[in-house]
Order: sequence, then structure tokens, then C-alpha cells
Amino acid sequence: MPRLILLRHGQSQWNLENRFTGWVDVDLTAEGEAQARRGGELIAQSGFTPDVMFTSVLKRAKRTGALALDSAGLKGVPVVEDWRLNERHYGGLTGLDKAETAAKHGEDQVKIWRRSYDIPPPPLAPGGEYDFAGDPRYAGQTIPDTESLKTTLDRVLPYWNEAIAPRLQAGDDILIAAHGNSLRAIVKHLFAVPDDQIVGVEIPTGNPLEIDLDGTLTPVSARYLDEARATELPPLPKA
Ligand SMILES: O=C(O)[C@@H](CO)OP(=O)(O)O
Repeated sequence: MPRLILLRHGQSQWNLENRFTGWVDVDLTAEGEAQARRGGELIAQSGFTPDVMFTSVLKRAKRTGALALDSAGLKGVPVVEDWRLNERHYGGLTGLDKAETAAKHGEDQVKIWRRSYDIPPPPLAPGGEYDFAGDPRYAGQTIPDTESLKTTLDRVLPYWNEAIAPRLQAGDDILIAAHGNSLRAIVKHLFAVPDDQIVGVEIPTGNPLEIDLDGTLTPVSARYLDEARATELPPLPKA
């Protein structure tokens, strides 16, 4: 039975500062590093030994995965990076303070931008500080200027289908170190969460989510390894 662990990166500097982050490459805080190491200890205690780790091209996810593997004693695990596991692109909200934005546009509007399924924030204006068009990590790719969770899923899912699912089906155990919304997209897909209910899924930082899958990659069990920091999981899909 293939096993999957989803690991959201530890606290980042902009999680701490309460700023819309998206694709900005902010680093972990010391607390975030500690969460990543603790996640690795829990992975080791669970006996999980991934055959491969997938991660995004953003350092908060890459470093979380590397710190977790290191503290789990699994440093040699091969790592595959791809931008399609990036956080959702926060468009024109990128870099703004979440509380100031709520004071300006209202809590309800900010909630829609943050948690509606298919309403994206306003697009990022080209040429500014957070325009990623010239970033070599995205060379040759058509990249978004904003994303909803739906459009995030639209780019995560092809990557899941082409790169991750075949490895699970071949029997590999897999660790994915990524972001709140790219992982939420994977959870939505695996658990067949309805569009209006995915808002209730909030994956804690640095808390490994272990999912056992059957041969059709349907979850048969799921649990957070740090039970004290667990949040509610969607119901298992009917077999
Ligand atoms: O700022 C972000 O990129 C994300 C994740 O931290 O925020 P949100 O909680 O709004 O999805």
C-alpha cells in the first residue's frame, strides 16, 4: 500500500509578519526550522522512509524538506523540485499586510480572496518588485499573475498525474514538502472534497500528514503525526 506524507513548510518570516506571500521566496524563521526538524523526528518515529521527496522551487519548502529528512536520518533521499508545487500566486496582494488589507477592503473581501475556491485576488501588475517573469526558475514557462485555489489545482494536478501518481502506483513511498495551498489542492483531489468545503481544510505548518492509499490512490487512512497540533481532516472518500 503506497504511503504519502504531505509536509507544509515551517513558519516563514512572512507567516510571522502576517503578509501575503505566494511566490515570494522568503525563508523560514528559527521557529519554522524547529518545526521542520520536529516534523522529521515524527517521520522517523512513524517508520516512514520515503523513496523520493518532491518539493517546490521556494526555499521555505525546500529547506523544510531538507531539515526534516536530516533530522529523520534520511539525508540521502532523492529530491525533485518543481514550480508547480509552489504556493498559490497571490497576485496583487503579494507582499501586503493581511490585517491592513482587511482594514482597507473589509474582512469579508479578504476572506473571499484567501479562501474562496475560485475567485482569485486582483492580478499582479507587471514590472514591479514581485514580478517573477524574469526569474530563471520559471524560464520558458507560462506563469500566472494571480491564482485562486482552483487555478492552483489546475497546475498542481497535471504535475501530480505525470510525476507523483506513477511513482506511488509503482509502490514508492513519497514525501511532499510544499505549501498551504498547493497541499490543500492535493488533499482536495485525493479526498474528493467538494468546492465549498475545502475552505475548512487548514494544514498546520510542519505537521506531517500521513496518508495511506489503496492501489487506485484513494486514501484509506490519514492522520497528522503531531496529534497535539492536528486540525480536522476531510472524511475518507467512500471506496
Ligand atoms: O500568504 C500565503 O501565501 C498563504 C500561506 O501562508 O496565506 P493564506 O493563509 O492566505 O493562504
